[in-house]
Amino acid sequence: MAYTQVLSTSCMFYKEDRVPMTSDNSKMKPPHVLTVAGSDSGAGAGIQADLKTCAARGVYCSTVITAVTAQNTVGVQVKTGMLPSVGIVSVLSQSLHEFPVRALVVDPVMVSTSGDVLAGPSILAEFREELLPMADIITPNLKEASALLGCQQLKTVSDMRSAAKLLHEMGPRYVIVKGGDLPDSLDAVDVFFDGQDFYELRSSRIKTRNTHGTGCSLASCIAAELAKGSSMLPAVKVAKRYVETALDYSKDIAIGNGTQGPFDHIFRLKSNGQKSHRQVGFNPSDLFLYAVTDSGMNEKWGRSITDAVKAAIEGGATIVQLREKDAETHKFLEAAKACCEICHSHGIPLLINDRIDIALACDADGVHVGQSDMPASVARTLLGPEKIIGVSCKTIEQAHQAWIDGADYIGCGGVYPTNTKANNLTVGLEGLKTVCKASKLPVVAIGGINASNAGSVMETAVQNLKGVAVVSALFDRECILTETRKLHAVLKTAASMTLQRTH
Ligand SMILES: Cc1ncc(COP(=O)(O)OP(=O)(O)O)c(N)n1
Ligand SMILES: Cc1ncsc1CCOP(=O)(O)O
Ligand SMILES: [Mg+2]
Repeated sequence: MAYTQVLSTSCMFYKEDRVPMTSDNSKMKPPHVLTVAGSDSGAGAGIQADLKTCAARGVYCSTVITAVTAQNTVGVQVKTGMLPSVGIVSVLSQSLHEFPVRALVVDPVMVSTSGDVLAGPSILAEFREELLPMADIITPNLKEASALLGCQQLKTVSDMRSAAKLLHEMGPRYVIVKGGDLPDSLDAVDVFFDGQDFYELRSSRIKTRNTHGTGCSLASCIAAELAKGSSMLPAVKVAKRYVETALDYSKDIAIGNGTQGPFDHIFRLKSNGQKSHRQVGFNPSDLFLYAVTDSGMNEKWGRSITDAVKAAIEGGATIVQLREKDAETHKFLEAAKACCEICHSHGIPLLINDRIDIALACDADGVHVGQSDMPASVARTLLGPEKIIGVSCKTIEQAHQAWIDGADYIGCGGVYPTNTKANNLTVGLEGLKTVCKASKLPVVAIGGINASNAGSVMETAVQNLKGVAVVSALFDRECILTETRKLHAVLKTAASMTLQRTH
């Protein structure tokens, strides 16, 4: 059995099987995480945080409890330890050798955000020698990083960079040193190191007492995203954004009396429950069959945007973008609102091309912007951390910038010549592959793609390529439903062939 696994001193996760690249949910095993963690009676951290985080991220979580703690919002009063003995760390390490796993996240829980020491120095050596070399990523906070390194307190971003590099030398493939406790910092800055490059991941510092369990939740969310098929950098960015949004949502709730309280992990399910069946947030597999509307084509065939969108969804579209270049604003907004309802009732995300104002006004799931549209960084500020942002990229540099700007995916093309977008440079399959390989974000291919060539695009099986975006092959046709079904079948065949080849 293939597993994705995440481990911290208090958590280990496994996922059974990689999620196949298909939109046919009935045949999918849900992504699965197993956490090996301590129980927090206050229910803000540990096993309880992991369960809630995974639930909020749409991932099934099962549990092994390594320690029972009695805590409340004033502090950890009695504790038996997270991985309370060298023996437990050693059993975990042996199990990991015996049952190799796909991904391992080690959250070296030693000092909680409330400052309580959760693991003694005796297990440090076991950590360094056994767990860290096996880890795909480790997620220490400032105190844990200095404990693992046996060094002085980390006080600056520059200290965090040095610590990340030294920790990387202990064996993990990636390191994120969390700077939430960094003094005198307006932003919450985390330093991510992949062995080559450093990235400073910044988010606004939310003023709240409700920060208990942020470390566990970040690690759980990284695990959940990995279980859904994400690669490491996007998983870390989604996790950071998830924690930031959850803190913001929960900043005023009052649970307990201490200086620190828990936050609400599953806020999404609540706001979602009232509005739609769709889980808020971005899932890269949504890019599988990306239908992009065109006002001119709808007019030509005498149909409304809403009818076009309904037909594409019925045929298997997994995400919809309204690209209504000629629409008058008032009419566009009305149509966008109606399409939002249709998409959400089917659990499909709706994005708006170019128009951030329309996306905000109809509460769409996000936007797609090109190189000459609103910069993605500004779009992110306007739309907030939860909305989906896609950016058109033809080059490695543009793809890198999109990642820095906080985009969720990139659209790369034209893969083939197209009549839909005037003067569009064709990058070809080779150009697509180059961008995909360099991208830290999931990619959707676009431009001249139809049922005859979509298989060749997907069978490149190049990393990060998640699907195809199509305009004319769906919407400049007599029957959108038939064409979408046809394309969906082609993509499914290509995906299962790729899956067979890679296993
Ligand atoms: C998924 C996707 N990829 C690329 C584009 C093109 O966006 P842009 O470069 O801004 O060009 P216009 O579509 O605005 O003409 C897209 N819309 N969707
Ligand atoms: C919007 C866009 N961006 C790059 S190519 C393209 C047009 C895609 O349309 P079609 O699928 O009809 O070729
Ligand atoms: Mg545009």
